[in-house]
Amino acid sequence: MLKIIKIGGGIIDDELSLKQFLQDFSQVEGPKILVHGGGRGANEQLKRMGIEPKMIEGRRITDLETLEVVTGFYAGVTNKTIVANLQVNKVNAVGISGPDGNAIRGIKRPVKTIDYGFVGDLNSESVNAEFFEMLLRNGLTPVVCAITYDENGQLLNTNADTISSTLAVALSRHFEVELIFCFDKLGVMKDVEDESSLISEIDWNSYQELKANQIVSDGMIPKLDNAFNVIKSGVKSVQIKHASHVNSDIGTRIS
Ligand SMILES: Nc1ncnc2c1ncn2[C@@H]1O[C@H](COP(=O)(O)OP(=O)(O)O)[C@@H](O)[C@H]1O
Ligand SMILES: CC(=O)N[C@@H](CCC(=O)OP(=O)(O)O)C(=O)O
Repeated sequence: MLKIIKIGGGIIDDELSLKQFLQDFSQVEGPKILVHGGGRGANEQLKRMGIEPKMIEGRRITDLETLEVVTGFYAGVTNKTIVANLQVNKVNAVGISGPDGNAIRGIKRPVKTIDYGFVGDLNSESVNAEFFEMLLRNGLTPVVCAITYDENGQLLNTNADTISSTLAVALSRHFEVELIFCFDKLGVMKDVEDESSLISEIDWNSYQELKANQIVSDGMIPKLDNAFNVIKSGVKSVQIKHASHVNSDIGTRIS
């Protein structure tokens, strides 16, 4: 079983949570891939530089200046900090962005009503599965950031949930895959403020109801859309859970 685990900006932003998570991740048995975002930290970094972050439907409008900042933040300091901490925890991690080993090739999002700038979309051809297989079979743990590239060598900012989902589907032709989205809530909640309201399982029909009643909103909608696409495409299991429960059953299972 290959485990693909994604962590978001809420965990990365908090030094203690990240350190604790990386210790827990190092205990995950078998082949594994860590995909990380870092959107929250990128917002802070952009603001410090006098650039106002712009998001539409959970996707960042990425002009050239923003691309330079987020590339440095995701593929640079964040990715290398995670890899270094995993090495300390005896995991032989290797940092990967899209162009490294031609790991993930995207397509610049076409301009329709909104110009997202240098944002990458992925498709079923995007992942170099043989490259990941080679790393995993040699005992290495890929740590994948949110930067991809296109056929012209243009770097592209790509949502980290999309990267983990696309990787899970592509690698499910080579491994049995379990995808786990880790963040800073227990899972999908009936009420985000109430810890006792965890929804332990969601199927397509209950998701439609939760959306209609606005129980799920914001970043949770693209996350669940990704999760349902993945489960339909041959990935064995998809869960959404708190980063501290990466090795436990507590969380939301997609069915
Ligand atoms: N029903 C819900 N249960 C849990 N989180 C929800 C729900 N509805 C909306 N959210 C929001 O979705 C966010 C998770 O999406 P996002 O910020 O994209 O995640 P990530 O931390 O992985 O980047 C949560 O922080 C929460 O504010
Ligand atoms: C195009 C796009 O939106 N890219 C994301 C990539 C980072 C990400 O996905 O981070 P989280 O998982 O922490 O949200 C962004 O720049 O915010």
